[in-house]
Amino acid sequence: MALRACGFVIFRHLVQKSPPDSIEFLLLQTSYGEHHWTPPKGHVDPGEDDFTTALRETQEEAGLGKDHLRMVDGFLQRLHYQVRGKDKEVLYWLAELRDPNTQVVLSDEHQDYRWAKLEEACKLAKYQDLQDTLTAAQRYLETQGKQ
Ligand SMILES: Nc1nc2c(ncn2[C@@H]2O[C@H](COP(=O)(O)OP(=O)(O)OP(=O)(O)OP(=O)(O)OC[C@H]3O[C@@H](n4cnc5c(=O)[nH]c(N)nc54)[C@H](O)[C@@H]3O)[C@@H](O)[C@H]2O)c(=O)[nH]1
Repeated sequence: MALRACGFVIFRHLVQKSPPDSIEFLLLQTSYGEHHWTPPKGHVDPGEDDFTTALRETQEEAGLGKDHLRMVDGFLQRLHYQVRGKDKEVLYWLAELRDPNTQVVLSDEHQDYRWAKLEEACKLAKYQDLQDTLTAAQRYLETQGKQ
């Protein structure tokens, strides 16, 4: 069976700046393996629904719970890649950190985090599919802001 993980692309709005510079994305760096950077996400437990997984993993990995976040409707990205020869699907919803000053609290799974504007976020997230996801999130937010 394919591996499956779910999480959130989390962003914060810096009020003193105007778009696109006002948007920063949260990326976490693993403390294991290649020390790669991704948004908070993790494996779906047996019997768990995807959205619950995304919330649970975000709480566990970044210390951010439902009350810290404002969900952005209509955005869901599906990534497909291979991990050690097995297909993996990753679902990312989009959410804003309500209070941009809220502290991120890491678990043992991560050694660092960064709030990064799109260009830096794409450099950290070296995978093309994750870069595309972050770019899509930025465009989605900019389009929403114009309505
Ligand atoms: N010691 C050790 N332990 C590990 C390792 N590995 C796992 N653990 C354990 O697993 C637990 C984590 O459990 P959860 O948090 O529930 O799951 P996930 O969040 O799903 O976390 P993963 O790290 O399993 O999965 P990915 O992030 O998907 O990375 C897997 C590979 O895929 C590539 N890759 C990553 N992102 C992208 C992308 O966006 N696009 C593309 N194209 N490729 C991408 C990249 O090459 C990467 O190496 C940890 O506590 C460890 O115990 C490891 O290497 N050494």
